[in-house]
Amino acid sequence: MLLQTAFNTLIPHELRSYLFHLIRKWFFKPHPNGLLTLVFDDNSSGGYARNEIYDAAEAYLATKISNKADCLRVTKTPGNKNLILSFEDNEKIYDEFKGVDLSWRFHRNTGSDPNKPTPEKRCFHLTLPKQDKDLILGSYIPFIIETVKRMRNNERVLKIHTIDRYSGGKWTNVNLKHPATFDTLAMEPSLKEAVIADMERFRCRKDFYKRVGRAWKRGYLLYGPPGTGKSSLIASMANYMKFDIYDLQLSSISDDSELRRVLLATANRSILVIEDIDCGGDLPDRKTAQVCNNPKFCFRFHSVSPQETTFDAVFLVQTSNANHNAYTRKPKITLSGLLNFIDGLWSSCGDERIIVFTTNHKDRLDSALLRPGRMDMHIHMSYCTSQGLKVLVQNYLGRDGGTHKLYGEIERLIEDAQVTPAQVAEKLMTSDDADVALDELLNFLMVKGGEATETTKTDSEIDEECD
Ligand SMILES: Nc1ncnc2c1ncn2[C@@H]1O[C@H](COP(=O)(O)OP(=O)(O)OP(=O)(O)O)[C@@H](O)[C@H]1O
Ligand SMILES: [Mg+2]
Repeated sequence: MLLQTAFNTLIPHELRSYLFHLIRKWFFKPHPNGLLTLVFDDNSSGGYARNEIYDAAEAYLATKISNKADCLRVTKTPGNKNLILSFEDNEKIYDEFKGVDLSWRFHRNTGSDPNKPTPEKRCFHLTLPKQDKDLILGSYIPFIIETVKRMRNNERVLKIHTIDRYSGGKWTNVNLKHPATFDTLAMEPSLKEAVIADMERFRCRKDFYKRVGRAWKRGYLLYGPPGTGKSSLIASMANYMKFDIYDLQLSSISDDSELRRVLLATANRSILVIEDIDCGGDLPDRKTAQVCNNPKFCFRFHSVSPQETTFDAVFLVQTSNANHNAYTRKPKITLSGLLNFIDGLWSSCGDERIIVFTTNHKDRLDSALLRPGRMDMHIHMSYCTSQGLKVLVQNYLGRDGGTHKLYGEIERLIEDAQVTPAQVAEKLMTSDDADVALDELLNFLMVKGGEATETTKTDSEIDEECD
């Protein structure tokens, strides 16, 4: 006992470990069955979906970086307090699980030809004694996934992902620091409560969706004139649910297979947003050049035979700057490709997904998009109401408007004037002085109210505003 105490006191911990390591190495054959290497690529299924284990390993191993590391990448994103450390090619990281020594190695492959940039491939190699394979796959890997889940929940920084053509059509992301919340949103209180209740119900219904045989996803269609808060509502939903946003620009997708690839690469607990999904309306002839109010894309519905109806989408490319209407067609994604993802077989690839479409013209949407069960909730974002006004005055002037002498008159005019919350917000921002800001808003409403009584807005005027 004396010797042991002396040994422990006199020999430093590091030296003791090293001595034990040497003894083990010389007297015991460490891995009687040899070593096994497991490879975790950043993408699984041939590049379709993210590899959850790779993502988890990346976050987990970042906490295991030792002082012996030779080369590390250091990044810091705005809004993130901590530095993010990641690995450089060939970096080794050691870990230990239930007495088993494990070694990880990071590999990055950017292709050998600098003139031919290929999408970067990254992977981790995990080397372990063969006899511990079951322990590592059955306990260690789930332990890493759970640990990372806990870490992320504790310090969740929301991200907004978008497709960057320069990164090989892969999603890239930045932190989402949108300040919109349901509290700051000017919206009818009953509608607001209904949306929140719907999302809450969705969140806790994992078993319900399984029982009734449906994919665990929810679709929302937001429609209304520009500036009524559709994008703000999406940000509020993301902040409320703590879900990342995947902002998909359909115009950046070349065909259905690319659409499938990018949609499969979205993570669970996320909101997929497709903004301005307006229909171009029925177009008579597929071969002729098309004109569409939305120059990005347009869905068209055409009958192959009386029994069969198909949908397709055309991408409209402006051919000359001089002629705004001259668009040529180029095959793009099909509506069925998109709908299959929302509702069809592909929809089961993922859990806890929210899909949001927005449009300024609900009437232009194809009936296939509107049919029951596809978009679970249709949310009309309307012009500013007196309830909305109350929220905006509180947001922008930091006071209850009801106590101001001009408020009654403003409240009386607000609904008839048909102004958007964005317009009201703009007037309220003209001054920090409530007298000046409310006076500005009142004058604006009187002018608008006058216009509104002279002419009710025609469709083409609304189109003009939207475009
Ligand atoms: N309902 C609202 N509540 C609070 N603020 C709003 C609301 N609607 C609009 N705003 C303000 O107006 C700005 C524009 O709103 P937003 O982008 O959400 O409108 P939108 O309906 O998405 O418009 P678009 O159809 O042009 O995309 C927001 O940044 C916000 O400040
Ligand atoms: Mg918007």
